[in-house]
Amino acid sequence: MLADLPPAPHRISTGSLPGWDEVDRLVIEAHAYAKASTDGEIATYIPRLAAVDPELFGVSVAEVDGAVHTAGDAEVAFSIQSISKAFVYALVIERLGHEAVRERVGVNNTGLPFNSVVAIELNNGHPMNPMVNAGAIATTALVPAASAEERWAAIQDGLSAFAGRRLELDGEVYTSEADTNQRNRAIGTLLQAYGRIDADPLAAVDVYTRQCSLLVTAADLAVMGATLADGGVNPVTGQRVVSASVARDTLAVLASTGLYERSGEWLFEIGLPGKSGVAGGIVTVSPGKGAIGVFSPRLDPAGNSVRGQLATRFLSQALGLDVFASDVHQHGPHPYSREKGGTP
Ligand SMILES: NC(=O)CC[C@H](N)C(=O)O
Repeated sequence: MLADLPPAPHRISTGSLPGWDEVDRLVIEAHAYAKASTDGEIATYIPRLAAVDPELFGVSVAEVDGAVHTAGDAEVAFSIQSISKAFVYALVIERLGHEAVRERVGVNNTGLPFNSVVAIELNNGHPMNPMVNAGAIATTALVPAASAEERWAAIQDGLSAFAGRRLELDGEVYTSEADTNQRNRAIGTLLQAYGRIDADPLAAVDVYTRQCSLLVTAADLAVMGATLADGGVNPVTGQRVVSASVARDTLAVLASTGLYERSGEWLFEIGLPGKSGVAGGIVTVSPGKGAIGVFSPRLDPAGNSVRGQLATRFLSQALGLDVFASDVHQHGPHPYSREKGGTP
């Protein structure tokens, strides 16, 4: 097992974005490019979400030096929904550590929709990963607190620190989901039946529902993501929110699970860790460089914003962010290269 070996030394690679003007121009261009699409459907299973204007569309990029670029409706608030899972997960690893959370919640993709009960049954009650509802409810229940109210306060404070401003609850979205979330309550209770959750599962589902109802903008998402890109320090406020290793762990999980059963397709097209939510937000992180926040309510069948994906793909390519892309090394062979014998 990987965990049985002592940690090996590692180096953190760096790189930089194009200049401010170029990033600004490309954010506006990405917005114009993706606006042409009217594909997808807004989420209606949470009744309040069905009332949103489907044309809303905002794009933002936040850089690790604190610069924030915006286009369109980047300052319009919407509920964070599943994107909260990424940041609550980071807060929990920060408190409990890499190993404990890996074991309790898991890091492997289920290949099934975010609210799947079958995935829990197929895996002997293991929630599998923190980006599906089962794993997210289990993660929320792990936030160290003496009561559900204290747990909620820790989450609201923690997510606000990622955003660099106080995030408030959308009471209507919360009530609308709380009245209709029988499925999430069933998931919480099923986890309890499997002994995978210690806290009161229905109280944990309630805190989870509140965290999903926090209001953010596309610009907030960009700053929250840029905090994960910046070794855990919010580049706008300068506040350390989580450690660099926690930021790294969170991004590794997002890379394989952030867009549910379409996570493979996302990584193939965009080449970056990201997390989507059913209100239409997506955050995408480029480690060491910055993050993209997008908002547009029309979704693909897995629940991911269609325009959001298009704008993010545009920016990943135009800003050179894809972590799998490389170019030929420009400086001729290394003096110890294989042709020269491979040794000094
Ligand atoms: N995919 C999502 O954004 C889902 C979040 C939503 N609150 C739910 O639990 O159903």
